[in-house]
Amino acid sequence: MEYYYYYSPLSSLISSCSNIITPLISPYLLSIPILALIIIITTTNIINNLKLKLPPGPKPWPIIGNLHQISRHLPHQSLHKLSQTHGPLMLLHFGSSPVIIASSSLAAKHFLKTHDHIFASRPQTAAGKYTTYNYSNITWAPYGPYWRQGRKIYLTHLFTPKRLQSFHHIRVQERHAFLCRLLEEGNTNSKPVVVRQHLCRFTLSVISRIVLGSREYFGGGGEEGVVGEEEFQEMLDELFELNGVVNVGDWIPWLGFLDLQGYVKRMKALSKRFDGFFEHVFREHRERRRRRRNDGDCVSEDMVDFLLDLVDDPNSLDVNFTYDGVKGFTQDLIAGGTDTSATTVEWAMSELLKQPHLIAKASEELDRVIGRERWVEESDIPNLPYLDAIIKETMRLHPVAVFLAPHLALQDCKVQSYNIKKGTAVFINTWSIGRDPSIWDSPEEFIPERFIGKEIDVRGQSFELLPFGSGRRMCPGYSLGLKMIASSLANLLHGFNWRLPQGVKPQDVDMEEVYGLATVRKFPIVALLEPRLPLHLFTTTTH
Ligand code: HEM
Repeated sequence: MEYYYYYSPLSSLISSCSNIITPLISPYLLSIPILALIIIITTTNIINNLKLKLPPGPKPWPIIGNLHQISRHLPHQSLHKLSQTHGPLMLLHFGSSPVIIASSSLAAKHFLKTHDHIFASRPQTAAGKYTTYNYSNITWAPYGPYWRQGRKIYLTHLFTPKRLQSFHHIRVQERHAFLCRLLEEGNTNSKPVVVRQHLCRFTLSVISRIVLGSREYFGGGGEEGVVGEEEFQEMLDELFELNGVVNVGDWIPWLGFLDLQGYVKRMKALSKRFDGFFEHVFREHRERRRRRRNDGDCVSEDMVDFLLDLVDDPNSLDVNFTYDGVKGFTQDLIAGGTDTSATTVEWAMSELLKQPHLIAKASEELDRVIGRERWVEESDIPNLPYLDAIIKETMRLHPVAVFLAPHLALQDCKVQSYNIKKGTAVFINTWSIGRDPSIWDSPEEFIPERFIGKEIDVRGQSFELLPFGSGRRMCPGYSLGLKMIASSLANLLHGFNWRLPQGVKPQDVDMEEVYGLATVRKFPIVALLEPRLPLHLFTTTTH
């Protein structure tokens, strides 16, 4: 049996017209005839979309969406509000594409566990096409042999505990340099420091040494493909923004060629910049590898070396792997590992600075377990339950990915009595799940104690807390991410006393977000610091 549901046709028509037209107003649309044509075509499309086929289910699907409604600057918050009225499973239509928004832990469990094999693909978007070498990375690759092979490379070669341990000295050295830089800037000038700047430099240094073998690639200068650190950070920010945007052409394909919001143009320009950078990195790697081979040394040193070895030996793999694949993977590794960890630690520091008694509690734990004569090591982390609770609470209230990367139904499927069609995109709203009052007491408040003595984990087994997702597409870099977050946050709290700048009250700290693939603070947190540990610890070089 088929149900038909008409969603307030007249008001919807009027509002949808204005809603869809508004984002079209861009510098590219100054031509009145084109605008008129678009209005006619758009109106026709809306009329067609008014009559929507509903799948049989216990109650009519709340079909509420249009593209503009969710493309406002904070879609996770708008959709959170809508889900409070319409329920945790909503079917929307972005243009002609069906999209499901799942806002409860139960719904997340259905998509990521019970029916994981069906929802394991990704929608094809302009971001995947233009910024990741035509879906050659892992994040945007559709489910299939190429993705499976890539995932295996990640899990069995790049992220094994042994491999991660072999990079331990890099994390220690870069963390020490990061803490010394903070002291130098904050203590010498007695001025507030912009915590994010330091965190991003730290995470980029670690990841670039692990993946590229060196941080010298960010030396700047005139050589082709060489970029400065700030420029590279800006490229990463642009990558995150463009991978998170609601691009009209993705959902209304026949409007794609117009690139009404100008995103595709930006994606192509960004891709060119990354490509120049990777070409430079690969040139240097090839040259170094040639020299090493001449010396009879065949050991790959960093992740790029390892990936280039795979391209050079096609028999080692079942599915064709090209230089574009190496570029896509390298980009995945750098982007996945930098902003994500830095953003989480910045949110944690922001929440803690608003409640200094929580900093005191964390410091008390650090003094008791570590003492004041040394830094916190990664091996200490399991002995710091309050620190662990702070990290979980931060990930609950401020998940970096407020929506998991979109999933796509590979075939028709029934979820919680609703029929879902093949090709439907699924967005899991982790931001909303983290604020669900049926799971969390006082959900808007930052209370790390709620996790003490609880079994809730962040590694994809507890569906009420999914900062890394779960199932087949779960983040493969989670253990590296957790190591960087825990050890940097622990040492920020252990190494320094922190307070807000003069005259700034806790209630003045603005917690506004900027939506993107990683949802960051609108205003970077700034704070005053002074050393808590003896000064010689800031100078002694580490192993
Ligand atoms: C705080 C740190 C991190 C967070 C919060 C995070 C979060 C996520 C999330 C939410 C997803 C999507 C899961 C889904 O689609 O269901 C994801 C996927 C991914 N992450 Fe991470 N991540 C982090 C660190 C890292 C690191 C360090 C790397 C690599 C160096 C990495 C590489 C990736 C890749 C390649 C994917 C795509 C997986 C796939 O589609 O199969 N991430 N991450």
